[in-house]
Amino acid sequence: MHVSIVGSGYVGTTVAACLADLGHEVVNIEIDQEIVDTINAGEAPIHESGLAERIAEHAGTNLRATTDYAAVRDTDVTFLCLPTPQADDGSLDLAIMRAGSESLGRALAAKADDHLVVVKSTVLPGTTEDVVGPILEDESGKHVGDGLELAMNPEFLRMGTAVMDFLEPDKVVVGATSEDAATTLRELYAPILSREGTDLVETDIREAELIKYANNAFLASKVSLVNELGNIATEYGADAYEVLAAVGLDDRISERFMRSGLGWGGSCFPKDVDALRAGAREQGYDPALLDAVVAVNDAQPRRLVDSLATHVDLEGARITVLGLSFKPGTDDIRKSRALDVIEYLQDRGATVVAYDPVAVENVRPMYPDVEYADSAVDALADADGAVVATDWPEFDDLAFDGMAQRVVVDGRRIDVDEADLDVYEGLTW
Ligand SMILES: NC(=O)C1=CN([C@@H]2O[C@H](COP(=O)(O)OP(=O)(O)OC[C@H]3O[C@@H](n4cnc5c(N)ncnc54)[C@H](O)[C@@H]3O)[C@@H](O)[C@H]2O)C=CC1
Ligand SMILES: O=C(O)[C@H]1O[C@H](OP(=O)(O)OP(=O)(O)OC[C@H]2O[C@@H](n3ccc(=O)[nH]c3=O)[C@H](O)[C@@H]2O)[C@H](O)[C@@H](O)[C@@H]1O
Repeated sequence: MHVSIVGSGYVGTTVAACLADLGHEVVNIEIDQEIVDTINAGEAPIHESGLAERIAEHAGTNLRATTDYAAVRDTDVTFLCLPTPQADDGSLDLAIMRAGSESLGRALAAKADDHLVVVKSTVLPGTTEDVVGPILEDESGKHVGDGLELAMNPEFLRMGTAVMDFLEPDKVVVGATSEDAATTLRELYAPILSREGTDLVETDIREAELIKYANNAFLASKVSLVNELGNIATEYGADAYEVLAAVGLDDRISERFMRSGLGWGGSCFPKDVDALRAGAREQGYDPALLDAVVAVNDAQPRRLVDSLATHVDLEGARITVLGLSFKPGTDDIRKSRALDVIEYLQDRGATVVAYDPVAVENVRPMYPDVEYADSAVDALADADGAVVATDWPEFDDLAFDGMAQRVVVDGRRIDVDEADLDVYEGLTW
């Protein structure tokens, strides 16, 4: 199938490379010329396992990128993978989605035969049919249901495992109002749907839009609950990880997403939970539980710094921050909890030295007054204390003997030989 993908970021690039790998003809429409050039050179513009080899294999044959929207005319289906960021008040900002839809509609005006537009970006219920659809109709002169089909196919990939999450998902959600649209997506996803363990969910467009937010809100709520339980466990001197490991044996709860600590960050949980809260309020409902989910999450970085402050006078102290990315396996620092920790430490007068295996260059311009080390051991040298903000595997079994004071407060539960330390404290255990 001939597929175009508007927006070549974490999702668009991953989807493009994987669909090309499945045998489709794929073109990425992307405004950032550097990304376009990188893909056409057969290289990956982002750090994701399994992505670079797929781009190298397919670029120039059945995968290419361009800044020219006219390329959509040579395709049958277009996926919109554009950013849907947070507005200042936390609500969903659709400005980019509107702009991309206008450009897409204008390009489709000159296309004679039918075309399917699939929203893959995370958008609130009603957006696809009440915002994207009308813009496409106005700009293309076509009508939904007559030459122009609409669908919504949310994405559930995670940073760091994006390629495998896309190729081996537990579900493919197709929201469509026409059988033609659903049929096209079933055909496009056939190789993925044929694997054991992947369910096809076919529903209307509004339900597909809400499934995505509900999925993220549920996961964020689960992490905030385990963090609340971890905070309580700490007060009782109990080990939350032992408690939650037992609780996770209940198959209604499961052992996954039970790691209490600094909480959730990333490019989506924060923005999607806030967008859902703002959207709910706009619809006249007060999301009290989701408000509490956010409040618990937002309190964790300060709890970590407060815990360190009970052992180290932070004024003038040299403090190591281990980990900057929002989670291991990615260089993405969007809404990383480590950034809050840095700010709280600096507010308390500490000098921060930070290390991360892949994310330092993304943080350096944002915090020029932080020192950046080339290794964890270098970052720990002469430090008066250290915090763990991201549980990179290389932080397990670290040597802490270069520290001036061997005090470590762990926000993520790495493997540590506590005998090596004067103080080792877990944020939630
Ligand atoms: N990052 C993730 O792990 C996931 C993100 N999502 C959702 O997917 C959507 C995209 O997210 P990401 O890929 O992370 O965003 P991103 O910011 O990584 O990539 C978006 C890309 O779109 C490009 N772009 C912006 N305006 C454009 C325009 N008018 N025309 C063409 N290209 C344009 C940007 O240059 C950028 O390369 C969002 O709605 C997000 O919530 C869903 C699942 C996972
Ligand atoms: O919409 C999105 O962008 C994506 O958001 C999340 O994926 P991602 O943000 O990449 O990362 P997760 O692995 O879900 O972790 C999210 C945050 O929760 C934290 N977390 C996760 C699990 C856990 O047990 N404890 C915990 O604190 C992580 O450190 C991270 O900050 C969802 O898992 C994806 O399904 C979704 O597609």
